[in-house]
Amino acid sequence: MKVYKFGGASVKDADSVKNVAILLEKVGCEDTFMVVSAMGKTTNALEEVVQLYFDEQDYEKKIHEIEAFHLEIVKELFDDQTKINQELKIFFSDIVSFLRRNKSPNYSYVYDQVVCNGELASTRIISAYLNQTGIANTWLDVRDYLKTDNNYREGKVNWDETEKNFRTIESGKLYVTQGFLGSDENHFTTTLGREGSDYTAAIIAYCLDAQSMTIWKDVPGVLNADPRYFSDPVLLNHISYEEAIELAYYGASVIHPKTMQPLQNKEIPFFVKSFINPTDSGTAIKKGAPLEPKISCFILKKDQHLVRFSSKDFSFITEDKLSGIFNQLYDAKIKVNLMQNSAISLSLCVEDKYGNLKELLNKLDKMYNIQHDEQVNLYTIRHFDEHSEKVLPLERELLRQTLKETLQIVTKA
Ligand SMILES: Nc1ncnc2c1ncn2[C@@H]1O[C@H](COP(=O)(O)OP(=O)(O)O)[C@@H](O)[C@H]1O
Ligand SMILES: N[C@@H](CC(=O)OP(=O)(O)O)C(=O)O
Repeated sequence: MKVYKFGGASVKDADSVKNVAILLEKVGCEDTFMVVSAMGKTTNALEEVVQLYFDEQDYEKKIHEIEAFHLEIVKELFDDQTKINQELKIFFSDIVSFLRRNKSPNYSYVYDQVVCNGELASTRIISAYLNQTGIANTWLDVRDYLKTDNNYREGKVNWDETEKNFRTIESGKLYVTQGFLGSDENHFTTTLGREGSDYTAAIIAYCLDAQSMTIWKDVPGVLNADPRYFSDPVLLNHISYEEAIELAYYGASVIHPKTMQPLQNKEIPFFVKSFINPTDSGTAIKKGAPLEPKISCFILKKDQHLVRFSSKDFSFITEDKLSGIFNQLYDAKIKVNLMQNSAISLSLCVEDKYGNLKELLNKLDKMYNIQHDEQVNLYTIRHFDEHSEKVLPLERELLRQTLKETLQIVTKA
């Protein structure tokens, strides 16, 4: 079986959905598992609903806007919209009734029960549209198959259960299912972390022993730099699993960092291709040389924080202090993207995804002198040489670190 993943950009409006059908006709879709994300920026909009709900503001209006966005797409896609409209109305009225009767103060639990509707709605529309155009397919609720623990917003996969469930899938057909979602042992919805649909596709590819996995993107493949921030990026034809893990880890957001591990474990070839030119070769990620062509790769992570802890009494920052700081960062789910330490100081470049860094620094302020630079950029160059650094706009350099093949520089944005 093959696994295809279509992200939000590839299904952002009616024309994009029509393009998915054309793409499937071109490249073939028998014996295929399709994993689809929410349409366009729907997940962000549903996140706003959750925030409005917890802020006790008018969340219903926002839900109606999201519903209207989907109904507008449906209007352009279907000759007879009655059935699909009814299904969508149920999804969206279910969110309203869930929030009205919810008593749980657990933000992450509520988040998952609400945000999942983006993927549920998109896959309903796409599955029905493909059937209408003669591409027969079966819609599956991925939550019946992909099992996780109850760590809402960052569900950890129960591999044994998940693999057992996917083994019941009959081969030969085309299936359409949701990325990003799973369910816990009580069948409450969980999500795998933002942008987790690539990871879903990899989990499914692993469980089905897929022959390959392809993610369809708005770029020709993996480039040596993010085209939003760097000019004239070059297409990478081949990347090894190890190199792809490194690139994703340092922030090449074209691939979710968790994606590679399941694929590498079973050596499943992974392709990143353009949904605009689907017959182009794109990038192949598989066993072999690290990078072809072998050139420097540039990664920019924006909105980072540079925090420098130094001891108040000139005592060393050793294992006990380091583990104290890291335990607190772990509990607050704050990701460290770079660390550098000396005898009496520790510098960290971190991402404040959940907005709780300030609270943590207030606690640590009693023990350390803390210097905090907000809104810094973290540049990473893999396979750097003496020329590659010249590409970066390094007006105010705050910190640099060189590993064997990787140069990282933090600058004031
Ligand atoms: N090295 C890179 N190569 C290609 N695209 C990159 C790279 N780094 C970042 N990107 C960005 O990733 C985007 C595609 O990923 P994403 O928006 O997450 O797709 P989707 O939502 O469809 O899964 C591209 O439009 C591009 O801006
Ligand atoms: N819709 C989810 C999951 C996802 O992976 O989406 P995308 O494939 O569009 O990045 C999100 O936006 O986080």
